Amino acid sequence: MKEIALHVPGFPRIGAARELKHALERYWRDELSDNELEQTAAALRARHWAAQRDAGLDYVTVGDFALYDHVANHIQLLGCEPARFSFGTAETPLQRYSIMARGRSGRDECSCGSAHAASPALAMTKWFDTNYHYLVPEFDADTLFNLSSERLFDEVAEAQALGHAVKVTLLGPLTFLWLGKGLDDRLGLLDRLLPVYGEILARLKAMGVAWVQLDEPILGLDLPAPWRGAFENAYWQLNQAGAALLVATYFAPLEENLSLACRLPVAGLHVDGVRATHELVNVADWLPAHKVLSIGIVDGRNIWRTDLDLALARLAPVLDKRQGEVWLSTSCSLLHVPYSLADETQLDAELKGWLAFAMEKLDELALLRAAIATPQAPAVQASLAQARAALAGRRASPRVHNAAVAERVATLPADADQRPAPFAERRALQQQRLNLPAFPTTTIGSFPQTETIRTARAAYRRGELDAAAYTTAMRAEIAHAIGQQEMLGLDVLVHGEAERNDMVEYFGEQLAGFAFTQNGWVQSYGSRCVKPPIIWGDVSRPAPMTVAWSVYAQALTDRPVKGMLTGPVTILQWSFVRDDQPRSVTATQIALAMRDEVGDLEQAGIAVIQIDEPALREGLPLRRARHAEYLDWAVRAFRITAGTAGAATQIHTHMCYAEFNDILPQIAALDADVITIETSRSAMALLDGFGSFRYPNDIGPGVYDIHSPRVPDSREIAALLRRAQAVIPSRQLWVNPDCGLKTRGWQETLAALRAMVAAARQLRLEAA
Ligand SMILES: CN1c2c(nc(N)[nH]c2=O)NC[C@@H]1CNc1ccc(C(=O)N[C@@H](CCC(=O)N[C@@H](CCC(=O)N[C@@H](CCC(=O)O)C(=O)O)C(=O)O)C(=O)O)cc1
Ligand SMILES: N[C@@H](CCS)C(=O)O
Ligand SMILES: [Zn+2]
Repeated sequence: MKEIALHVPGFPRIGAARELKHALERYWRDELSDNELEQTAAALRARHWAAQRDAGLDYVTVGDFALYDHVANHIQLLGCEPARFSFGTAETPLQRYSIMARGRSGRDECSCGSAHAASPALAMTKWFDTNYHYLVPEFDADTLFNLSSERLFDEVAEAQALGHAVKVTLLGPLTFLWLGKGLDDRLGLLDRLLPVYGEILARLKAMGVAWVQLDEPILGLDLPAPWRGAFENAYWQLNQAGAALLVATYFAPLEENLSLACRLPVAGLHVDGVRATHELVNVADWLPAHKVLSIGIVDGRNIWRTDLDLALARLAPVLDKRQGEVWLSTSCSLLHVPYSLADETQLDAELKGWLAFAMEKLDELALLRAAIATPQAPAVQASLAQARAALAGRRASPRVHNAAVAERVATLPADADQRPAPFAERRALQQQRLNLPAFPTTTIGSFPQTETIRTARAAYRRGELDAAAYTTAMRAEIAHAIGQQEMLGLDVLVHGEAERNDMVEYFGEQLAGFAFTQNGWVQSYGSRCVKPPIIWGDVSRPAPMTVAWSVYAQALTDRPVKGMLTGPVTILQWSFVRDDQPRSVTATQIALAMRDEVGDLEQAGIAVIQIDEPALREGLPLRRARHAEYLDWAVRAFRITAGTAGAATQIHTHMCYAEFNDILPQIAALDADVITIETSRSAMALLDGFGSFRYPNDIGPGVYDIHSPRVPDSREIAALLRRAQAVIPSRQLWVNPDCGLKTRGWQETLAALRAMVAAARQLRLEAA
């Protein structure tokens, strides 16, 4: 072994030109065969492995690729596809995988010739504190595990045939069980699961795989004692199976789990050297000398160029303790950053010099190793000098600071986060103004982002459509959306967000202090990607951003049209953020910019304004001890944004994709007049928490899953609403989908909304 080996916990899978996205979507439209999809996937893997080898990494990582989601891959590998899908022998593994990810409509005829019952997709939720969503494994007391997929072994063979030294990555058994749902005693399944892991490890060893990385990010959480207690024995069993095991932790410090992680009977430990820098020396002390220590010293969660001098200084005592033998890596999988800066032709040159995407991070690893091994080499010196100059430029850049913004934050009145009246008074004034029926119906904001809309925007971007023609095209879409909503009989309308490429990027493009990329795509779920903007400087709002669109939409109808904004915490969370000031300060700056937008919408006569905060929960630090501090500033940022609204203006907020029950007091403290939440994939289970907490304001539990093409019927929706009524007083209930409809087509959207409005009418009749 070399003294310093290089690897990454995982690599982006979507492709430099989002080849996987395009292939998957063609496959779902039946334009691509199974074989063609698999060929695209294999070509991507080959390219990604070559990139790792060419950058000088000692191992390429196999097992990080997935056609939809890596947790879903494990569900198939471990043979625990939920029984509710009633899979038969006629479906191929790929068909079963697609059905688990996207659901099955009751009307679908399967290739076995019979019509199956409708099966909603697996639930999807946030991967720790990231904007990546995984498919949630479902367990029950009868769940059994079997080695049931050849995919991983085929991929290993593929990489070996290309001549690569392979390190396989798998989710560790404890993290896999932890991430699932349906059974409280998931730990009770461990004894059934471990033999299957044993079989996999033995197969990998027989194939000549030297290292298997088992990801156990739950070691960075506050784990219940039985879970902590299960690690040692589980890994003792797995360690007998064959290939050398590297347990990987990331996203958080290990804290009380540090000695446990170091003691595990495995060959190596990977730690997050960015979020847990302060633990590095401790880990180096505790980890027995014969074990490999892999240090994730390059940030896998952000896009700033690494401060190599600082990284080297942090590594120095560790290298000292480990006699120069460590592995260097990124803190976590590079899944969470864009592929490469190479295609960013329009980024400001100075700013571009401050950044490193996945490909550049591979080079940073190679440079760090060279800087340790041959510090005096002229090429190393030159590269370090160039990196230093870019960083020094960033630190000294006057562009980053805006004195007016700093002054506004510093002199913000203490009551800037207070609405002018308590909820009960506001509710009465708003009802007087809006005159809404019981169980008011609304949607979450976006309507289908059709090919026509995307083509018009692409033409506008390329300069083939001028601003006036683009505005006309988007207004036509807005008019269409308003017309359809009136026809459906919805009560509170939306303009449909046709003009927005994305709910965060759209604002990032208009706010000062933000940059946006041409190709900085990051997978969000399945084939869906986002292009997080980059916050590099103090944030301000040069001009109104949404007012003209909302005013246009409101002029088309007598019904209220919701102004639609993204909240400060979500803009912060779904952007790449500054690392040179606390997140709380950046959040307050964004809040002030969005507050100005709320004020302008209100001035323009918009009576209902929604401030989306789907990422509020996701931003929660992984460790409970840090929750209060985060929630304090995050809630205040929302309240500053909303605080300018008069009592008769109805403020909505919206949240999705997360468990909210642990932050209910803080959600209530947002004091939004109405909150709409995603609940349908969990069959309203999420709502129970709101009920027992006696959530004080109005609430719209999502009544159908917008991620699935399956159209619900009105009886199903009415049944969900009755479940909601059992825990929330009827007068507080709104009726809406789980989330925005931008990923759906118009036909299915109209059918689903028709069913939703019919269900609301049914409930009104029942209540009369
Ligand atoms: C609500 N969600 C969001 C999250 N994070 C965000 N930042 N934004 C979100 O909305 N996190 C949680 C969830 C995740 N859900 C989704 C849902 C849907 C998408 C999605 O649809 N993504 C699109 C990309 C959106 C976009 O930027 N569209 C651009 C078009 C970009 C494009 O593909 N251009 C083409 C050229 C097109 C042409 O020539 O016709 C190109 O550049 O090649 C736009 O509308 O202008 C997706 O397709 O994946 C994401 C997260
Ligand atoms: N208003 C947004 C919220 C998504 S979380 C939408 O409807 O797409
Ligand atoms: Zn949502």
